[in-house]
Amino acid sequence: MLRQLKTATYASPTLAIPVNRLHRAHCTSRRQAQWLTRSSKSSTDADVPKQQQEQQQQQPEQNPQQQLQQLVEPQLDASKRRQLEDELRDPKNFLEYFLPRPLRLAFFGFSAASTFVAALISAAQLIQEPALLAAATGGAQNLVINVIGLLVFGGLFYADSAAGEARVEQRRQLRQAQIKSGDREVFRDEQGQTMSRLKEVDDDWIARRLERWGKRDGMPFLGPKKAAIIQQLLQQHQPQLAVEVGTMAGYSAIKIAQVLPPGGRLVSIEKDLSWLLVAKRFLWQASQGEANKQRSTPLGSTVDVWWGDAVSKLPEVASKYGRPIDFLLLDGTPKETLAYLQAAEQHLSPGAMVVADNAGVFAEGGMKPYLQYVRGSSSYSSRYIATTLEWRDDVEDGLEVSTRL
Ligand SMILES: C[S@@+](CC[C@H](N)C(=O)[O-])C[C@H]1O[C@@H](n2cnc3c(N)ncnc32)[C@H](O)[C@@H]1O
Repeated sequence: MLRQLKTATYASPTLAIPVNRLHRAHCTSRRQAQWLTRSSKSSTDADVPKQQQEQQQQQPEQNPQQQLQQLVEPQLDASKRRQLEDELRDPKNFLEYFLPRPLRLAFFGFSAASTFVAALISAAQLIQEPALLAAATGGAQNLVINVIGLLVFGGLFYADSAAGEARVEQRRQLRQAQIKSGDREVFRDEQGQTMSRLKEVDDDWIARRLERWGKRDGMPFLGPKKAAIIQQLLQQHQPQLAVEVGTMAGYSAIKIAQVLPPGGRLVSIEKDLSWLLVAKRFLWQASQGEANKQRSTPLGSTVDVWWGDAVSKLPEVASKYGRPIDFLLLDGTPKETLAYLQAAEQHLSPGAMVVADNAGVFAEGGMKPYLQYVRGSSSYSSRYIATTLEWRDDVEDGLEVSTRL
């Protein structure tokens, strides 16, 4: 299975993506899961430049968004962030576990101080008795050994304390990057000190995480712009049974599930087992947190992920749920889009909304038969919502939104 993940490629609208990046993404996520267990950890004003702290104290009426804008520095690039994530982990090697930094510094400092004193004593002896200079042992030899000891222990003390400070600074930068990305929140404690803490993992957290992954590796997730359009459509349409073709990592499933009406369900169909497993994991994570406990049904429980080819699975959905499909998102293989619609067509409710992704970039390619069909059919009223390709503001794309008449 791992080999399959490493060698498979996914043909995205813009490029072929080696799915071995998926494996890397797993690792990042595991690391982040470690953070979760530390999510109650708060950080202090040290994260916040002093000048900014003063500004905040002078303007207590600022809203959290304004505060946050003031706190963040330019966003770290992905590799720097990954490096910093690594820095957050436990001590790096056996020595660091065995002898923590404060003990090491005490040892190096004490050794440097004692060799310094010993070097002074040796030098004083030589001044008092210059004849010792010629002696084979003691005298000059003691002085040389103590000076070398001083240099070695002094050097170790300096290097270790500098490494400690660098690590503290890296953690501070990481916290600022987390504030900027929205994973960390800024608050004032009871004493009025500005603090920050990691937010709980919930659906928004996982969606942001998938967006970062998508942006970094050009993954063909819907992306925030199209997801916002679809959420708006769903809020107007209020479907009880929604279906999507193409789960991938579960990004669009999370976005859809977030706005389903009470009692609404989403069936997400994915033919690739590797992606199905990835999506199930993210959907589980997206169901955590306080916000999910407040829901009548946790987000993950409103989504059923089905494994199989959508063309054969779509006709089964309506009978399985005992009702027609109210909303259908087609985001699988572009050239199969018409086949998906035709497989579901008999099971759409009157007024059902069908949304097809990539109706812009593939308008003259794989999506052409689909677009001709919905635009030319008297069974549909169809319109095109223009936007841009996920992660690319310079590439035009759009959603074809068709209503079953
Ligand atoms: C563009 S991605 C979906 C992205 C996802 N909707 C999102 O926004 O996060 C396309 C996915 O559709 C799946 N897929 C392609 N053809 C399919 C089919 N015939 N049946 C089910 N899934 C299919 C692919 O394996 C891939 O994971």
